Amino acid sequence: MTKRIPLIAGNWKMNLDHLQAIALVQKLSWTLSDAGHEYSSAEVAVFPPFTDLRSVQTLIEAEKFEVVLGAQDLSKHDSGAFTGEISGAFLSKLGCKFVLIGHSERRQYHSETDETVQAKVAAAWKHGLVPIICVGETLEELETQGQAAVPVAQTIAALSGHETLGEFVIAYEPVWAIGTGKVATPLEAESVAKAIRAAITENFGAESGQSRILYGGSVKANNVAGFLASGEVDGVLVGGASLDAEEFAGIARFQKHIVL
Ligand SMILES: O=C[C@H](O)COP(=O)(O)O
Repeated sequence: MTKRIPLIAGNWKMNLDHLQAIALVQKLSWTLSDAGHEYSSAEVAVFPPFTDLRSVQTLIEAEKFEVVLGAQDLSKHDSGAFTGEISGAFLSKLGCKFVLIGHSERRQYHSETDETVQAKVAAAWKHGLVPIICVGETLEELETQGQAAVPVAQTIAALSGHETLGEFVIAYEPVWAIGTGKVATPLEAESVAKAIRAAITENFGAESGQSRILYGGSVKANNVAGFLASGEVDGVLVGGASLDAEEFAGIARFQKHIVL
């Protein structure tokens, strides 16, 4: 019997400097602790900008907070003359567990392709990080190809070409639902998650098919329950609402074990 522990992930995007970052993590940890949050029942991770990671790591270690740290991106290269790039090795050393890869904002504004994503997934595994592979369709793709085709294809592309697969998480984020206030319905999220899981199982085996699949796109404390109620969605990737400690803690409150 496999348990998929829900993951509540907060992607801060390009918000908050390192001082604001430590204030938010402190408030979040206190709020979760006051609410009796059980981290073994729902992992809570934050993804601050690169410049905040060291300060947040120091705070988490000093205060023994159970909030987990992740990065928003990494380089496909290990080290060397790649100005502006950040190696997965540096992120591991800073205590990051997760790294977001292929977020639609990276695909859209930084021309990241499926090949880039695949190479970054390999780099994450090489440096002991768990990639959270972001997939999702634009409004145009939704209208022309339906909801599952693009996220399924992006998932297969990201996981293909590796000798063996390490641990990974898939975050299904319809691009039309990010930061827009438009939300996929729980049934839609469930059905796409199901299609992604079936494709992973078919292409990469039953064990990989047990990986966690998250939903993201305008998730708030008042709509998260619907997504987590389905047995297919194992957590959420939250943008805007993760910048507010109480709102994000409110999202994490909807924790549960999913027993398969
Ligand atoms: O990474 C998070 C997603 O882009 C969702 O952002 P949002 O919750 O602000 O819509």
